[in-house]
Amino acid sequence: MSGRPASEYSAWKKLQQTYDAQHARLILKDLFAQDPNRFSKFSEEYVDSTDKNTTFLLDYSKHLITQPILDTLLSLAREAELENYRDKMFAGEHINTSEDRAVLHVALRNFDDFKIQEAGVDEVSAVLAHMKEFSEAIRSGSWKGYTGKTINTIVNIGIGGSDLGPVMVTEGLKPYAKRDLTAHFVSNIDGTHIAETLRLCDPERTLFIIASKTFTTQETITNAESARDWFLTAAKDKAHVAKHFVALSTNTKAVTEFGIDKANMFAFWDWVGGRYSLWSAIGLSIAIYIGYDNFEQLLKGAHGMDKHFKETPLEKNLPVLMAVIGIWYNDFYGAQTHALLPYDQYLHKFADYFQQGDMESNGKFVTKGGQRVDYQTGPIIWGAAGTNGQHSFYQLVHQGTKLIPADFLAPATSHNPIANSKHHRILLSNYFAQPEALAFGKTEQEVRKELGSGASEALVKSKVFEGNRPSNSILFPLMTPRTLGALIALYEHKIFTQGVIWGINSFDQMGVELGKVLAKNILSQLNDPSDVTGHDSSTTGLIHYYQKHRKE
Ligand SMILES: O=P(O)(O)OC[C@H]1O[C@@H](O)[C@H](O)[C@@H](O)[C@@H]1O
Repeated sequence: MSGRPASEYSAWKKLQQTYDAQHARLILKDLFAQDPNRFSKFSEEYVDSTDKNTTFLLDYSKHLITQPILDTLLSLAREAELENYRDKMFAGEHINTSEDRAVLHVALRNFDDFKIQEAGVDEVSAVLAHMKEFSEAIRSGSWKGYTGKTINTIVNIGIGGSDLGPVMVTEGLKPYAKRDLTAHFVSNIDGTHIAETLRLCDPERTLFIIASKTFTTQETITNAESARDWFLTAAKDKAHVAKHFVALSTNTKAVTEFGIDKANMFAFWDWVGGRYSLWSAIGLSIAIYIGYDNFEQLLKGAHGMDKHFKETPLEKNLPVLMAVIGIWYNDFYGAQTHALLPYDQYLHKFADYFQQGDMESNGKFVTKGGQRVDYQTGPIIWGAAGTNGQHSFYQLVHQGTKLIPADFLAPATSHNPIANSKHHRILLSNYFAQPEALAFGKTEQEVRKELGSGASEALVKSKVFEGNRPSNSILFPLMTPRTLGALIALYEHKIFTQGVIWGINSFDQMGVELGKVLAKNILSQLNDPSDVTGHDSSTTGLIHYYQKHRKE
């Protein structure tokens, strides 16, 4: 994050030379055959320093690396002053330079451990106490709606970071949920999203949580207004809004103007980036759904990983290892994407969550110093929960023409051990098999032997798996709030590390602005064809076609 282009570092140049000279010889089958200790050398068990039950294994042995390559990748991190920038982040320095802000999501889960100086940090525990009190009131039923009934449905209205984190974590930790409470999430401006959700709600028993850092986001405010109109159709009296609407925001003025009582606002601070905000008041839906104590465990799990990232030498620092290995593929092998493949149905939103986390953070083509980079930055993040992907896109991962590094994640124990864990054993057999198949493939010789003589050449070739496709495997005992917290923080710090090396600002999101501005202008031109001015012929043609065919 020094803003220096990564390609200027001597380690970068050395990596390029190493890639050119060695990549044809970096064959996983050979690397494993040459070193029986490869797994123990290239795997690491994480154990939370204050809770030994929060643990997972990271196996990074199925990567196209050798110890010297890994050493050079770590030298690259050192040359980019990773440790210095990491310490600056934890110290509250304004490393988000374009917005002149600190980056302190780590302060939200700190519990007075690290000393962090920044306005607002001393207010974190009071907001957590407010969240605890409020979530307990909803869960216990002491908070009543306008007709005296308890709340049985919460609707979080937010988008981007004010939606994806709460969605992913409430899904991820569903086994800990209060099952007589339903949580819905409305994000899209498409009226269908709010309309279909409201069909499932009873105005007397629904709490709307309006989640927006800025409280100006068009989608969220429009959805919130429609929810309020729907509520008032039943409740009639505006005074009842106070019992059914709360806000999570940094913008007190806009919240009170909307009609939400200041007492029902949960604050956070400009040093919490949207995509890093689930740890803040934005996590209120999580705290209500799984209970405050579990929410606190989630924060503690993340704090444990913060400590690991801050204090562990780079050689054993898991987010750093994942980051530098990612750079090896992204910048030297030319891999364009990175797949997140959790073998845990509860984590079915994990990839969606990190699409924003990673792509909004590191999808930047200029350095902090304003130079156009001459290398690739953030990868395209995608994925789905296993084994569904195996029956759809894995064909391309195994035999396509692209290199797709992937992370496989799984719990050793399922929350649903039905049929004596038969399902889970089958699931895990796939979790173990896929990285093995990707890495070691199936040779032509093996295929020939299997098919016997007489098989056509074309058939033989089509059944070959070249292998040598890299992956991480992450295995944890059970998906607990604390483990999920640690895993999310693991990826957050991986993203941070890569951003530092690429010299970009991982904490702004200028790239989302242009479309918003153009949409605002177009919105004012949608009524009449003669209003449509100032566009290219394609955009004009599309709007005219819409105007001809709409029925409103
Ligand atoms: O929480 P807010 O202010 O409504 O913002 C929601 C989202 O808005 C988007 O425009 C930003 O790109 C995201 O980073 C952000 O999370």
